[in-house]
Parts: sequence; structure tokens; C-alpha cells
Amino acid sequence: MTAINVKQVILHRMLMLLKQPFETNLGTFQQKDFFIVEVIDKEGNSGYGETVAFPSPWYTEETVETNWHVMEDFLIPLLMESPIEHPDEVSGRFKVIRRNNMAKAALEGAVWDLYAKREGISLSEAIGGTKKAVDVGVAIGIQSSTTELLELIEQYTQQGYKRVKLKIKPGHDLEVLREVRKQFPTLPIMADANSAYTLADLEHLKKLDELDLMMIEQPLQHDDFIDHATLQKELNTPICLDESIHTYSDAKTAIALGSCKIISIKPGRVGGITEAKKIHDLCAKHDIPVWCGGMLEAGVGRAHSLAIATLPQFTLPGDTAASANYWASDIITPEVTVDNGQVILPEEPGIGYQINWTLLEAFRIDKMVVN
Ligand SMILES: O=C(O)CCC(=O)C1=CC=C[C@@H](O)[C@@H]1C(=O)O
Ligand SMILES: [Mg+2]
Repeated sequence: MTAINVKQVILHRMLMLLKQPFETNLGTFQQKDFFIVEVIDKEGNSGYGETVAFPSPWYTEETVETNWHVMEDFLIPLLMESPIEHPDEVSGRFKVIRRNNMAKAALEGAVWDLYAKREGISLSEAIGGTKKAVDVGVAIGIQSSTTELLELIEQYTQQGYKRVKLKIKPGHDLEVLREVRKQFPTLPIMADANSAYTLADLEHLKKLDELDLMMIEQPLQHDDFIDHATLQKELNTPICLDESIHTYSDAKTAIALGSCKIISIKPGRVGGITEAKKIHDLCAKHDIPVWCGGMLEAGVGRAHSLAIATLPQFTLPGDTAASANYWASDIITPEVTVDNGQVILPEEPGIGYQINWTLLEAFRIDKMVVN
């Protein structure tokens, strides 16, 4: 393959309204403010990526504004400084910039999409995916009543989702989960705490073992490994780390200390596809199941998540639900649909979904062209 010469990058700033508010213990989202990143080569081909940072730095240190600043002032110049022989080079080129993984992942993902399109292969094939369809779960934000939550779960099980992920926090955990387990005795259920607990809650968290949960996601401090290892020794339920894992090195630390038994991989959180693949391979070596976490993405980000979820160690359903679960209309065509709890991936080159330009331009609030 000839090298990729990046001629232009366009940052399409987007604002899309979520169909229903998404509440966690750290905030409620009504809309998503993000960038669709378009990387254009000198032959005029385009690859697409999507930033996943929120407007405030509550999930990681990044925000929509820091993504914009770091992409425009540091990462795009690095991308354009010399030809790219293979997308795996991009994360190494970006290493001179500390952290800012979501900014890096959006640009690196667009280069991966561009590369796969130039090669005439799907992104899944380009990264070594082995599956044509992926199992899908659904994440449900905190609801105003248990009745509403139970009705929502019933709807999702009717739609065939393979598991439900429920948000928990102190005062909104055991009772609610007991109600859910009573109504759905065999449903695969996981809980995401977004760091709402500390080791002082150990005895309380041990009560969750009675519920036969698939996992408890990130119960403790967002950057902790030691206390999670202490907690995991006391729990039968597997701990899954999300916010703690930003790099391959973090994954190595977590596995060495026994901080978790499952890892959620999000390309945006770890800096892109190349790092995600390295973490995936490490987890495969240590028999740690992984799944693809979600960031309330629009269709481009969702397409990248689906491609990564075709790697073999992604053995658990991901937060890659249908477009219609989030958006009245998505910016890709066709939209992502879920049948029988699975998404069947498109075979077309690259991310496999086309941009719906009418809708992208309808939801676009700004456009920055960087030559
Ligand atoms: O994208 C989805 O469907 C799930 C999103 C989701 O659960 C999360 C997104 C971002 C931060 C958290 O609230 C939570 C997570 O921790 O995985
Ligand atoms: Mg999480």
C-alpha cells in the first residue's frame, strides 16, 4: 500500500439531542456535543472518527473544548508532518503529547477508517477482527422509579438485548437490584458504579454477591488499582475496570494486582484502536474477558466500537446498542440496528456505514478546516 499523505482535516462540531436523558451518579446528559473528525488524503479519500469527551471533565480530564484545542494545535500538525505508512504508527507519533486520549483516538480512528477504505477492506478485517456479528447489551441510566426501570428492562429484553447494565450509587443499589433480579431471575445483569463507593462500603458491596451479577463496573476511585484488588478478594462478583484503564500499562497493573476480572475497552478512553488492540491481546494472554464500553456515541463512534468488538477476546456483550436507542435519527446510513441481541457488521470498506450528510449538516454547529 502507498503511504497516506494527510492533506486536510475537517472538524465537524456536532450537537445531537438524546432521545431520553442519561443519568449516572455523576451527571445527567440530555445532548451530546462532539466532533466528527474527517481526515482527507491527497487523493481526496476521507476517513472518519468521533470524539467522545463530555462538556465537563467528570469522566476523564478531557472535555469537548480540550479535544478541539489539542487536536487543532498539536495532534493534527503531527498527523500532517510526514506520510503515514500504517495506522499503527499514529499512536507512536502522538506519544509526545501526554494523555488526551480521546482527542488522539478520534484522529487515529479516522486514519484507521481511511486506511481500510484505501485497502478496500472493512475496519474489522483491518484490525484482525474474527466475528461478523457482535453481541450487544444496553446501558440504562438511573430512572425516576423502579416501576419505570422494570418496564424499560422488559422492553429491552423483548428487543433481544443480551444483558442490561444498570447504574448504581449509595442509596440506589441493593433494593433496586433485588427488585430487578426478582422480576428477571435469569437475565444477565451488570451494575456500573462510576466510582461511587469506597472500601468503607465493603460489607455493603458484599451483599451484591447474592444477586448473581455479571460484574460490578468501577465501584471505587477512578484511578485506583490497590483498593479494587482488596475489594475483588472479598467479592465473588467480578469487578470490571473502566475509568482506571487508560493505557496498556494500566491494564498490566490491574492484572498483576488482581484489581479486576474483566476490563471494559473503549477506544476513546485508551487513545485509539492500536492501544485497544494491545490491551485486548494482553487480556487474551491472561484470560481476562473484555467488552466494548460505550460513550453515548453517534454512528461514527458506534461503528468504531463495533469493529473493535469483533476481536476474539471481546466475549461479553458491549454497550453498543442500536442507533435508535440514543437518537431520533443518526448521522450514518444505514443506522446501527440490533436483531436478536446482535449487530451484524457491514462488509463495506472502512467503518462500513456511510455518512448521512443531510443529517450531519443539520446537527453541525461549527466546522473547522485544518490544512
Ligand atoms: O453508551 C452507552 O450506551 C453507555 C454509556 C455509559 O454507560 C457510560 C458512558 C460514560 C460514562 C458513564 O456514565 C458510563 C460508563 O461508565 O460506561
Ligand atoms: Mg463505566
